[in-house]
Amino acid sequence: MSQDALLRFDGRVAVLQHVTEQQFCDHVLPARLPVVLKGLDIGCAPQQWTPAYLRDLPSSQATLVGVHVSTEPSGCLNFVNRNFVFKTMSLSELVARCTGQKMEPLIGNGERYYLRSIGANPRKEPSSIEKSFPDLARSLNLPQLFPADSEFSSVLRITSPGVRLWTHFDVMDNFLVQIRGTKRVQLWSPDDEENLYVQGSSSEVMDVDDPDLARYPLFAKACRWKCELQPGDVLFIPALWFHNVYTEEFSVSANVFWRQLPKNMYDKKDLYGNRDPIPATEALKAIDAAAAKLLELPNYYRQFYCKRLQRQLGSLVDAGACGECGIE
Ligand SMILES: O=C(O)CCC(=O)C(=O)O
Ligand SMILES: [Fe+2]
Repeated sequence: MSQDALLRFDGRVAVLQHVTEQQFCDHVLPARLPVVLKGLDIGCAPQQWTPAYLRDLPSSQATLVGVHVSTEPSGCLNFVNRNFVFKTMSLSELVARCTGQKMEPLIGNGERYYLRSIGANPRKEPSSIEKSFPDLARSLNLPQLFPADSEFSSVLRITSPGVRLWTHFDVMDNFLVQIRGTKRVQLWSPDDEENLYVQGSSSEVMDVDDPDLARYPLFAKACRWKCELQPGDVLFIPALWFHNVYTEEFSVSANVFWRQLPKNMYDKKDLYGNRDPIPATEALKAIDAAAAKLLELPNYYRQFYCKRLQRQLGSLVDAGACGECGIE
């Protein structure tokens, strides 16, 4: 397998069949590019987890889940403006609602639902499919292409048709495993951070298919990568890659986050895998302090020292990492 094949950018995420752990570690991981992996053994979940199976499983009636509920007509869940509320319901009810079973609305007409599972003890531990959904975990093999002790969390995601999850990045490497339904994923490299109007870990640009370029002109410069996930497909999303996910139909996915950095570099309070690593948090704080100090100087001196600081930081950036892709 050649790393060049992964690096050639044509707007489509590369697809690889039957990748072994060795190949993944030697070729895919170091390239830090998203890849769709096909032909991995993810268990019998794609065949078994029909809506009826998920809805009627006795444990689904007993398992409560916190669900994003939104009546946003476009279906775009928006973390910046929070156009959703959380409601608790059984897993059975969620599946029934997501698959169009007639039920009383919870907040209004045209509701859509999105489950992102959280820890059994949601303030203390990250999500674990094995702990919270043991019956389901038995028929799902999450890809073990990384050292077992670097696993951080596993997340169950259930979505009603027409939901779009806002563009965001996570700070852990990730396998997004598609189990039922098709998902359309768009991705942007960390090099495009400056073009994505990022607040925290989310982009302010909501409608990525018809962006408001008068408000977000730099978005036009960002290189977009695309892929479609079918049941059984696994998308490798490297840490810091922005992703936006659309589901046209009822969808069930799972994902597993794992650590690339030493454990002590991650924020201990991070249960979602999206807080900045500690050295980055400290560096950002130091920059805030540096900016406050430079403001003490009159403009003439400030300009001079700001440029020096800029150059110092710029010299840390690998000159070969970015580059024009010429697409979109
Ligand atoms: O598939 C989705 O709904 C979102 C996936 C995602 O954000 C992730 O796996 O980090
Ligand atoms: Fe994510």
